[in-house]
Amino acid sequence: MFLRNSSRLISALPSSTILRHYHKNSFISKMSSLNATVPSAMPIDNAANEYRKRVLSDSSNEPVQSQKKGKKLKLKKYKAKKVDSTSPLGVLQFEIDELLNSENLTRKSVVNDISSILNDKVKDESSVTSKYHRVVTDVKVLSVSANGDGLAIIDNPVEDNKKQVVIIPFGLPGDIVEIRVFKTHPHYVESDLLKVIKKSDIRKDDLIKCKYFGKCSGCQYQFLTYDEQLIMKRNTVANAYKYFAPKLCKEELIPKIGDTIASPLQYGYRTKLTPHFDVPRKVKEFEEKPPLGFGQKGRPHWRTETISEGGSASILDIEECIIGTDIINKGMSNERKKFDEEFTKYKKGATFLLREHTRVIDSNTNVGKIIEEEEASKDSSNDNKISYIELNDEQNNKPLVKTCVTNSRQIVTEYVDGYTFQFSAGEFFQNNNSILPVVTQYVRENLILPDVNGESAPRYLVDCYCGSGLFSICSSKGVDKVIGVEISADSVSFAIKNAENNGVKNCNFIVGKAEKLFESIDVPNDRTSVILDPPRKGCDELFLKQLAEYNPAKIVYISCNVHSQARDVEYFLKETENGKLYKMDSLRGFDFFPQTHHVEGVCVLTRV
Ligand SMILES: C[S@@+](CC[C@H](N)C(=O)[O-])C[C@H]1O[C@@H](n2cnc3c(N)ncnc32)[C@H](O)[C@@H]1O
Repeated sequence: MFLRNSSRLISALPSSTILRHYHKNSFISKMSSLNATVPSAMPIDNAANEYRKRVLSDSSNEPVQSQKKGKKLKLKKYKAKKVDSTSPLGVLQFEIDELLNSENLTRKSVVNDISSILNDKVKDESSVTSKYHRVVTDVKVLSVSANGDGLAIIDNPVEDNKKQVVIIPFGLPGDIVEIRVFKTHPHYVESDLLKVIKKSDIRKDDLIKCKYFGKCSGCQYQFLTYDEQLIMKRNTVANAYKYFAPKLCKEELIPKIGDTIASPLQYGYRTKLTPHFDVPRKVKEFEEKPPLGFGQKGRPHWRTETISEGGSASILDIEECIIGTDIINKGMSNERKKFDEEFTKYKKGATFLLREHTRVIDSNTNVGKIIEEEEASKDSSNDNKISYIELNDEQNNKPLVKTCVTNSRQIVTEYVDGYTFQFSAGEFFQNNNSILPVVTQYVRENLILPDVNGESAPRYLVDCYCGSGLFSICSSKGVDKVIGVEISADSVSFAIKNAENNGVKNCNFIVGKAEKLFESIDVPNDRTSVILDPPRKGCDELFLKQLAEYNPAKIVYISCNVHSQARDVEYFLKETENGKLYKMDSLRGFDFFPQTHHVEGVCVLTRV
């Protein structure tokens, strides 16, 4: 989260009092404390006493009878759920603290009386809940979270001299807005954006392309210029290291964060979408078709002209997703037609897989025949026609045919950087094909080890969390041997086939947890570079310790969660014996998901 005016000033990251505070509380210093608990409302007992007094003095209330019968009033207690500190909720707590610090406030000054709300039985306007959950106007948005939500401070409606932190989806720093607060948590409240009274300088509503924008949980940034989106993402990277790598920040070990690398396509890029529907618990049989699409983000009113689009249920009925590729949208339209006829057969909610499948064909290939064969090989429950699009691959001047696959076991193909990749549609593969050549080239260039005494020496590569071999294969030229390790046996079987199909002979792949690598590694550390591309939760401590012991010459760490990446990098550099021998060469974001808040962090470490 950042204050807009300071957003362009990031070079070396500052250490701040708030960072020291986190450190003191061992948020960061111990890997074992990574499962931070969102602090519960501190005054729960006071509030409970207040509540007791209030309800027991009101003769119209049920609890009074309990008292008459001598029964002790039992109050519901708030139980904070454990959250991973690098998850969106965990990060929010850091962002809230930073905002409070900048406004000279403390957590105590924004604590909400959760107990009163939990135990509120009165249903009219005098209820404490209705005091909390109200419309507030003239709210100035102060900052934006890594999740793309605006943050602001408003007055506490029940306790004088206290404030509240409010989350405002689709609020931008500098906006003056009207909101409806609808949910209360110990240290913040959630709201819907009702009206933008005065627009922030960066708000460009005329850029919005999608009628569901502002309601759908998929995109957060369509109203920003693309340059502004890239700046936002750079700030997310900066803040991630500020929150999760405070020692590195304090010792100024983090290089100037590079500009975020743009995606060549800013719309129509997503090669995978997963629309879903819910079956409400009490419904035994559908009377009408449930909405099929993506989650709704609150109940906003600020886009009056499109407010009814997609309906008002928690899942929006979405016909087209503007960030999806053309063929994915065709597939979505097919699945929706099928769902029109078949929704009564479902007893519970389901998610539909839509995955793009691309093939380069010869100019004299009969596309109709390929499609017929594909239809014949589909699973028997799926008898609708396959959609396809014919295109020309501009780079290679060859015709392409694209289809949309819905069966998670079906094999799909993607072309990246001159290589062909196949994988099961339901397994992991990156979702934005247009940026992949840019990323694979960047990774390849940053892995290169220098010659020794002016002479070329052997070079080795280890690809941890290698999936179906994307980085292994794209970086295989110019190295003597590649070892990939990956937990999914299915992905590894594709990695082996992909290497074979691309004529790549120097790759070996291991099935297992990343640390399995160290059981049999036979390449010299001094001549080995390592790629890390773990899932959102980041690397295990056990793995990082062994990586530090192995002590490779270079590491390129790619991550879809810059917060867990920052935590891991700090742990590696500061908390492991050999990690201290490394220097962070570069750090920057890659924009895999334009229009959304997501950013992929790429960090390069060199042994010094
Ligand atoms: C973000 S994906 C990266 C895949 C690959 N690098 C690519 O770009 O296609 C993370 C991969 O890590 C794998 N994975 C998850 N936990 C793992 C573990 N403990 N050890 C090894 N691989 C793991 C997942 O199956 C997934 O393929």
